[in-house]
Amino acid sequence: MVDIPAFTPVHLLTGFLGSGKTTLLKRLLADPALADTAVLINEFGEVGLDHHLVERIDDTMVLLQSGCVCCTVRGELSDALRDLHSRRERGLIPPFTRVVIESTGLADPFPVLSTLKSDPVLRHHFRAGSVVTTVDAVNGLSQLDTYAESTRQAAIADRLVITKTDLCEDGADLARLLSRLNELNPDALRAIAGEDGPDAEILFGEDTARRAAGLQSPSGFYCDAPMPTARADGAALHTTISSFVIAVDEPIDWTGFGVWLTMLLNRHGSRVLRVKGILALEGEERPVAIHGVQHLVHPPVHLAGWPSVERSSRLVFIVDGLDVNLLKRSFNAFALAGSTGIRPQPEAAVQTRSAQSP
Ligand SMILES: Nc1nc2c(ncn2[C@@H]2O[C@H](COP(=O)(O)OP(=O)(O)OP(=O)(O)O)[C@@H](O)[C@H]2O)c(=O)[nH]1
Repeated sequence: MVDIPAFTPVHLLTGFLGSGKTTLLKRLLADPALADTAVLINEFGEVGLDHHLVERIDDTMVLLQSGCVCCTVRGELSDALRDLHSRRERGLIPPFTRVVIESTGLADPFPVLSTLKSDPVLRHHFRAGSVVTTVDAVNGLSQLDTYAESTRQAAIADRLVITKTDLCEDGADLARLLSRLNELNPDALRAIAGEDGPDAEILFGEDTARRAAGLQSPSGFYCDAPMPTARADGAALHTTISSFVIAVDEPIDWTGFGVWLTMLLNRHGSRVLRVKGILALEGEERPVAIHGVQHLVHPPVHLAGWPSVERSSRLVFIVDGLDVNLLKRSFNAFALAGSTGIRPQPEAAVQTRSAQSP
């Protein structure tokens, strides 16, 4: 029999665009330590829950092998939390004892946390838990320097998880990042993301487990106050950032697409905060997922199948100060022109650095 706490802790998994939140969550969702957890995410498709799935409760909610309930947030976060609470009260879902929210990469963590404090219903049933922030070892330093959202996410963290250290060629860059994080948030516990860790218990478990593991107790985490204390004020949120989707019905030529993306990132990589998508390639049965973060393009991944009935290519861009129409025109001119039937090969992640025009 699960004891439902009087105030259910709500943990926040945040981190700048493409910093590895979903990758971390995907690994954690298999961990039995996350049983009795309700996880709120933006889209099931992104995490690829098929291997963990036990039962689909409805369009927005699934039950996973680990025992946790996973829900997508459509609309307001407060509505999603109220819905979870109400279903738990009525015995419609397993009685979760903690909530983990994966925020979007541009989310300011403060409003998310203050929702718990200010909402007239939620404040009686939930409390703020830990804030876990992923920081990309390759792009993290420039993101902290440029984007207030990134600074806020790191400054408010109780746990800083450094991702992509395997792609860091220069140890000095990593040392600079760690030193910057230390200035911003000296109290947070740091962990390097890898196949084996950090585990769910360390990130979202109870404090006794952490103390037993000999870990320090970061300020703001164990206190009774419903909201962690902010440690740094960022500048106003950026207004030059925009996002858009390129959707294409006909199969895409991989070579043309590769040339276009490489040239785009060579020229404008620092302004392409995030590109991710699923591509239907000429001559390929299976879709290919691509991920890019500024100048870094991760190796393309062949997926086992399409996540939904939709079979067309979709590319989501989040850009800072780039002319969207120009970008779309160059996509039409380069990526959709010609076909050589060459397929993407798994290879090392590519960083584009020279300056050529798309
Ligand atoms: N080499 C390497 N790649 C990583 C690591 N963590 C994440 N990635 C890759 O980085 C890309 C982006 O990772 P995601 O987990 O989607 O990042 P995210 O923070 O959820 O992205 P958004 O939700 O779009 O902000 C993917 O291609 C991942 O495979 C890591 O530690 N090492």
